[in-house]
Amino acid sequence: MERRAQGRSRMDAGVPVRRRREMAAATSGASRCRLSKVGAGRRPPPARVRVAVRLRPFVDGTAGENDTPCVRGLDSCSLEIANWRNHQETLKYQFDAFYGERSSQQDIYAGSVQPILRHLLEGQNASVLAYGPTGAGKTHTMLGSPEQPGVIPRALMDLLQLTREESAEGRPWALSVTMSYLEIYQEKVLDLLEPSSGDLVIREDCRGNILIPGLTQKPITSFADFERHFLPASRNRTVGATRLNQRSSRSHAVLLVKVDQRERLAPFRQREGKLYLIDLAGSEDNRRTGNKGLRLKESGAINTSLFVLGKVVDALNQGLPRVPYRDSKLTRLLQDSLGGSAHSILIANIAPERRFYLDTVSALNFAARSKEVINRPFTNESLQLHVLAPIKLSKKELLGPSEAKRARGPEEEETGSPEPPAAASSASQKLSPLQKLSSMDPAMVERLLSLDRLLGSQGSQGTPLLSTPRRERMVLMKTVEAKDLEIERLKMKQKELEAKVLAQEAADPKEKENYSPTMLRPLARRTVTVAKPLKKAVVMPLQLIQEQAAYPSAEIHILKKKGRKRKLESLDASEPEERGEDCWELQISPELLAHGRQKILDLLNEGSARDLRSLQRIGQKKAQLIVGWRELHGPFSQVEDLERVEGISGKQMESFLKANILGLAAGQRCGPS
Ligand SMILES: Nc1ncnc2c1ncn2[C@@H]1O[C@H](COP(=O)(O)OP(=O)(O)OP(=O)(O)O)[C@@H](O)[C@H]1O
Repeated sequence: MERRAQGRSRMDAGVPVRRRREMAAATSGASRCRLSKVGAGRRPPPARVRVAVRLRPFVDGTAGENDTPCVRGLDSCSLEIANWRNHQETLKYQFDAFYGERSSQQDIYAGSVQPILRHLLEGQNASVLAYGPTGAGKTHTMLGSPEQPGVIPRALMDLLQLTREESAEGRPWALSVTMSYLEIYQEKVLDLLEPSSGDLVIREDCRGNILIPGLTQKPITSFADFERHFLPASRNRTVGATRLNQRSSRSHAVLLVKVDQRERLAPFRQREGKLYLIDLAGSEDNRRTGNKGLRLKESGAINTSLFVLGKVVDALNQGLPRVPYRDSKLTRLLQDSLGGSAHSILIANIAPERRFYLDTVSALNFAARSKEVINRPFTNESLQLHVLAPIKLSKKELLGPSEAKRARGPEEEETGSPEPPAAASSASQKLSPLQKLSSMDPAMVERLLSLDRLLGSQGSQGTPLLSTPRRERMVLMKTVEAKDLEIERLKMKQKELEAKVLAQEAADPKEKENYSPTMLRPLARRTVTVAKPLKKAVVMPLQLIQEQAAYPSAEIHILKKKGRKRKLESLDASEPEERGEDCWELQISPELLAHGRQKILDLLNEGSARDLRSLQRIGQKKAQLIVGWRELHGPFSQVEDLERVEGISGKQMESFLKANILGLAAGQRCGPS
């Protein structure tokens, strides 16, 4: 009788609905769209960890006389193994691929690894992990031999060829490849290219990328280059003889290949794709390996990290809030590959011998759990900051403090890496207005980029939009013009409204009684404590202004025009009453208005929550919102930015402006009343 131990239906039963939906989307390939860091607002599409199982053949001397394999392949995706609890049954497993004992190195590479390499050229990450018990063929699969090269040499050969083709003259991107090689030995991260470096630290930047500051990176342009660095470094890897494997890997070996891309034309995007090729150390049953002393200690570290790896996979599958990545160096490094941002493939190596039976079942169970893990690969793309001809604007003019901080790049900020990206380091010297792109709304950047591409596709000769300094200047000038017009419009509106208020008050005799004709009441109602106590704005009827021509410094005037007809609503709204009414018009010198705006801006940028509360229409809550926004986004560049504060509407911003601008302007200019 057969029993499907880890078949899809049984496994799905324990998977939460949300997760199953994600898995379905992953397998159907539905709604795949590329997401870049530039458009990081959207959620990247899922990609399930692919799992392949490779069965090693009996190797010389391992087969007993009547030895028959305990595992058997059923088809290209499934296999069965005897059930040790019930000899009448077999356990069946299904994976993305199954490679039997006759499969070649090329079969595994072409079937499971080659297809993910293209993602690197899209600026996405990919990982290949060889997993399995000691002696099951992990190193053979990853490294192979000169006669039967494994995944690593084949992938490097292809990748270098691909990058050469993509980088050829006339192609839009210039590509470069670098390699690093490390091992995790007894919980220490050791640089195999520079063994004297000692234990290195693993860090994570604010985007969730895993980094190892100080790890050697060698540029490689050909396979000969690769071999020149890789072969001596491989000899640095810790191997040792155990009873089960004469050359047993005592460490997890990680080859990291980075593909950097720089766009040759504007907008000069940059992409980085990382490929991890990982040969894990094998799990070991020390009763059978006969390990003692150092080997036993090594084995303990290996088994512990593999145990944490299992816990990580389980936590991801169960959707637990805490995934124990930090519990071992291995899992910390694999954070990208399991439940992270990489296209990952796990190759579980198993051995046919009966004495490996329990290890094999355990490896198959781990592999079956791993195939439920969902990753979310995205395109790691950014804009190159320094390539455009700098326009003579000071850094301060171009970037606010927070923007400047952001432009330095998260890696630099987080890790203090000794090798900061070239773009970031030179960016601080050469700055272009387009640096602001890096802090712009991602949707806007996308639109600019597509506009640029459109211009290119329409045969626009010569330099494209974003890199043409003249056009760039024109765009900037247009923006400035638009802003000026907006300011003018607001000024006019303010004048109108102020005049309206005054006219209404003038029309109401009761109101009139309450204030002296020379005082503008609404603004004098509240004392504003900025640097100096606020003085009251003085407004005068036209006659008074004429009489008092001796006051040349008065810059706010309310002109009273007589004899104009105005329609006012009577108390009884049904009978609008038309009567002759004095009409007031406000005149403020543009200079004074600008002063008022500047004072508000200063207060918004420098004032404490308490200072801000001294402004009209700003209460405790709004003051805190303003301070919070400022901390997050940096200083306000204009008063109208207030509208960008969550909780303050455009209308509120306008009324705030009206209520404050004149008062502050007057406070600046008028002497004590
Ligand atoms: N598919 C295969 N075909 C032929 N020989 C193989 C195959 N897989 C493994 N071998 C041989 O089996 C032996 C053990 O393989 P390997 O060293 O790759 O195991 P491993 O899983 O890396 O072990 P460890 O975890 O101890 O390092 C080697 O001699 C290797 O050449």
